[in-house]
Amino acid sequence: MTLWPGGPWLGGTSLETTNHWLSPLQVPALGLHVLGPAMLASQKDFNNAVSQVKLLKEDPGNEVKLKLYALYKQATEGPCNVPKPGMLDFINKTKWDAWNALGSLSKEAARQNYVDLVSRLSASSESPSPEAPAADRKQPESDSLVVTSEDGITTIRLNRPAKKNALTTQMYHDIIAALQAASKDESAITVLTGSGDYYCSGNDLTNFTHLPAGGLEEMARSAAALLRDFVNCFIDFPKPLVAVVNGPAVGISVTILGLFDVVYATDRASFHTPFSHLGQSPEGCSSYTFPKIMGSSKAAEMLLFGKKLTAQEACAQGLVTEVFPDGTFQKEVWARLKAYSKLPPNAMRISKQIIRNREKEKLHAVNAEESSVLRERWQSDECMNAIASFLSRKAKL
Ligand SMILES: CCCCCCCCCCC/C=C/C(=O)SCCNC(=O)CCNC(=O)[C@H](O)C(C)(C)COP(=O)(O)OP(=O)(O)OC[C@H]1O[C@@H](n2cnc3c(N)ncnc32)[C@H](O)[C@@H]1OP(=O)(O)O
Repeated sequence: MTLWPGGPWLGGTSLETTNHWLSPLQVPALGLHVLGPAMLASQKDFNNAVSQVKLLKEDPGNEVKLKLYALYKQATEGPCNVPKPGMLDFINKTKWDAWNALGSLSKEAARQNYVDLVSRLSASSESPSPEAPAADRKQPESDSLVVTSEDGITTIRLNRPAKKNALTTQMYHDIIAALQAASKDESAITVLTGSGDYYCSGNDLTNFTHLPAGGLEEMARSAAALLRDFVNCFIDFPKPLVAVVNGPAVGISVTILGLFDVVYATDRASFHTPFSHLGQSPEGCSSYTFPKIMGSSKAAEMLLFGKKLTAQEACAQGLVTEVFPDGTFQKEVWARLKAYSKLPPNAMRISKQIIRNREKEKLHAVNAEESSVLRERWQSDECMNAIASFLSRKAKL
């Protein structure tokens, strides 16, 4: 089987893997463009791009190589039509999954996406960041996060629709970097949203399958440190922060909503914090913000018993600002945000700071405590069994 379409580092037969615990697979999602026929690349452009790949100076990493592979197969052979490799044939199954995830994408669109991807890779290997969309912005390490700035709004989009936008370790780092850049850029408002039918399915449970040399204890330590840094960025974010909840939300993507200024949701969204089911405990300052927002007993139903709320219920309880019909959600929300983004940015910043400063210290203390409790939880049998159960497909929420 041809593995990668050319290039010294693309010719190998294996995806580098690290030390894994439980299940070793982590298949990246593909962020694809939908293009009109007039914009599609020619066969010649495609052939040039295939040659260009061989000249790339840097190894773009396994996730990108998988994308190149999948797009190449789709562009040359069409939708995946070969039998799925066996469970233990990890590498070929990963590649098959990546190709298969492209579904019925046309050969022409795949060709264009391939050409675009190679052109981005070539540009970034020649000059580090020629067209940063906003001052000090470093582009995310992977396409699982897409950051754009337009009309005074910086949008951070979770872009792993095939995995329901579950957050990989890299995505936590990229979101931290994106928030830091957005806090300094020209935009007036920052938005977090998702691609596809989900807003976010929370922490990617395969994050816990990568066991470092220091073992479980070291993994829990570094996860707690990352969690703390991640949530701190939301606590300290200085501008209006808006969640555009385009579908169901799970776990940490729900808890951090208590740190947003405004939360708009489609009526298709739901809000689920199944921490007890996972042997875990609340984070994102929700042990403090949820009782404050919705009262202690409603918060307990969510955080202790994992009660899933509909968008309307979340709105009635104050977690969501407003719910929109799914059919008009994007149009209505973005029209409103564009209008808000024209308000004087300094006034919005200062108003936010007055509100946030009242409890910033408290929020940092809560975050530190929640992260430290979770560090212990992640080493418990309850937690390990729940994750193993999900990964072996015995349990789903
Ligand atoms: C060492 C450093 C580590 C650093 C880590 C930092 C740690 C910070 C952690 C902070 C604590 C966070 C806690 C949480 O967020 S708890 C919530 C975790 N989320 C879940 O438990 C959700 C699990 N997913 C599901 O139950 C279902 O997938 C879901 C109900 C969301 C959707 O079901 P549906 O049937 O519609 O779709 P599929 O199950 O077929 O999903 C499609 C594919 O996506 C994969 N998927 C979805 N969610 C996750 C996830 N959270 N983690 C990993 N993978 C996920 C799913 O497996 C499918 O994949 P395949 O197509 O390959 O089967």
